Amino acid sequence: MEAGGAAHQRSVGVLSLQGSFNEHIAALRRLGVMGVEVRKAEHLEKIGSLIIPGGESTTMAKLAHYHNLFPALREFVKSGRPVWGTCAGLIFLADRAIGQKNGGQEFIGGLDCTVHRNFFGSQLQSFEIDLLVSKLAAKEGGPASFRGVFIRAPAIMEVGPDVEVLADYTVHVNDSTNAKIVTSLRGLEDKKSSSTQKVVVAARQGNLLVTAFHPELTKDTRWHSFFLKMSVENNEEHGLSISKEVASSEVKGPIFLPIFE
Ligand SMILES: NC(=O)CC[C@H](N)C(=O)O
Repeated sequence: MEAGGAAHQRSVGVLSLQGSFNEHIAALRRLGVMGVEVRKAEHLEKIGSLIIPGGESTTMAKLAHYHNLFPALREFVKSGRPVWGTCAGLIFLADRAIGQKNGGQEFIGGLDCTVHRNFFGSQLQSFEIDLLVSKLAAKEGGPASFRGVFIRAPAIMEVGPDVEVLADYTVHVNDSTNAKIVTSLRGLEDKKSSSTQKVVVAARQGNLLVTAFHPELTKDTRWHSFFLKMSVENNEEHGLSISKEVASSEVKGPIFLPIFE
């Protein structure tokens, strides 16, 4: 049976192989929408849009490969249904990647950009920062800034002409090592001897949305609301509506998770 119980509805799916899928489902729930866990190719047939969460992209890619999900995921992107990749999900959606593990990783692609894995350094160099998100605020209201939670995060080094940049971030670089970049983020190094570099941390190309940070770990639901609007618009183009909340007894797993304030 269709999630939501009606053939004219299409739910929002969340790739639930690994990483912060529960947190995305909880954020959707706060907006009154039930996210559907996607683990198999056939689950993609029932959904109108998909969130690919953060986690560990090599592990996630191995699991997706094991479940033979890549052909169906590529087909999903090609079909034009909205897909939002956060952090590791961004890496999945990039056409080109640097900083990959030896032997490379299998990805989905679709977004004309080059992503740098672990650009900001190791897990220990994770950080939070207020990002300027004027375009998001213009559509969703609220402050012009958004608290970006970066966990061993990637960054987009260059984008193609059809990609709209929704947030960027300027880092000071005096060395090609990531450790120096993170030091500069914390304002600890001699800025005079460094040059600056702008990297992209949120972008959109058609129905593909990517963020290098983790909105699902904050209580600010504007990125989820922005993606839901993309999902609703796409559903409407196909004469479909979005599945709303179902009875809580049908919702499996932890839903109300702690979030960082
Ligand atoms: N928080 C994240 O999703 C981190 C992604 C991680 N750097 C990777 O390459 O998979």
